[in-house]
Amino acid sequence: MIEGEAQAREYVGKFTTDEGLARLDRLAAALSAENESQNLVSKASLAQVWVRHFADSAQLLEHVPRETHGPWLDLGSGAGFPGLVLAALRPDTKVILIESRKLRIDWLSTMKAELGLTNCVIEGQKLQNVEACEAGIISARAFAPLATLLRLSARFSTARTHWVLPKGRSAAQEVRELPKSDRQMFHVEQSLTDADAGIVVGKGKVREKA
Ligand SMILES: C[S@@+](CC[C@H](N)C(=O)[O-])C[C@H]1O[C@@H](n2cnc3c(N)ncnc32)[C@H](O)[C@@H]1O
Repeated sequence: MIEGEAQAREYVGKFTTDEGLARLDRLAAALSAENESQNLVSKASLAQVWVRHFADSAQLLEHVPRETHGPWLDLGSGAGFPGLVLAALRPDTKVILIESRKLRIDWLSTMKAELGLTNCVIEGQKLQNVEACEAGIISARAFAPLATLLRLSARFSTARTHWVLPKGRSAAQEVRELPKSDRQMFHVEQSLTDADAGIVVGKGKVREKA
């Protein structure tokens, strides 16, 4: 388990260079300033930004291959977790952040420019209105109940799509409640940042109707 800010920063460092870590330091400072005017993340989590947001996002890289077929889609990116962090850690992967709220779209656009993330695309609209594409990876943290999330994003999935869905304490229960055809595609991995949390991991095409 990753405990403490220093350990979390060291863990994230496994996936990037000193320059990448410096980018995330800039993101941490900007997040703290922006959180004064919009509620991007809980105030308590700012004191543990490396554990709660950066390492929590980076750990998804443990569950996906280096090469994927198609872009990484992050649904309901909010303040940029996990999508913005992953775009910073994988400059060679196209990462599409889908977010519908205006202030958050503005924040993501500003940070994309400030961090120089040319691999990052911001789809500032509801997921339901985003033009379908074949995703290599789909992630979503605190976006929607698992069954709803799968139905809403099914049209972006193919047999080669990897799913990495941080789900907190409800991960195993949400997988158990899926229709059988979906259930067999997914399993739960332990989160490295929270002993009580799980990450729903899977691969394959989900049907639009259960
Ligand atoms: C609880 S927040 C989580 C944000 C971020 N993923 C995180 O874990 O910090 C959910 C986000 O999803 C966005 N959202 C909700 N429904 C959406 C939809 N249908 N299309 C796009 N974004 C949506 C909300 O605006 C919000 O920013």
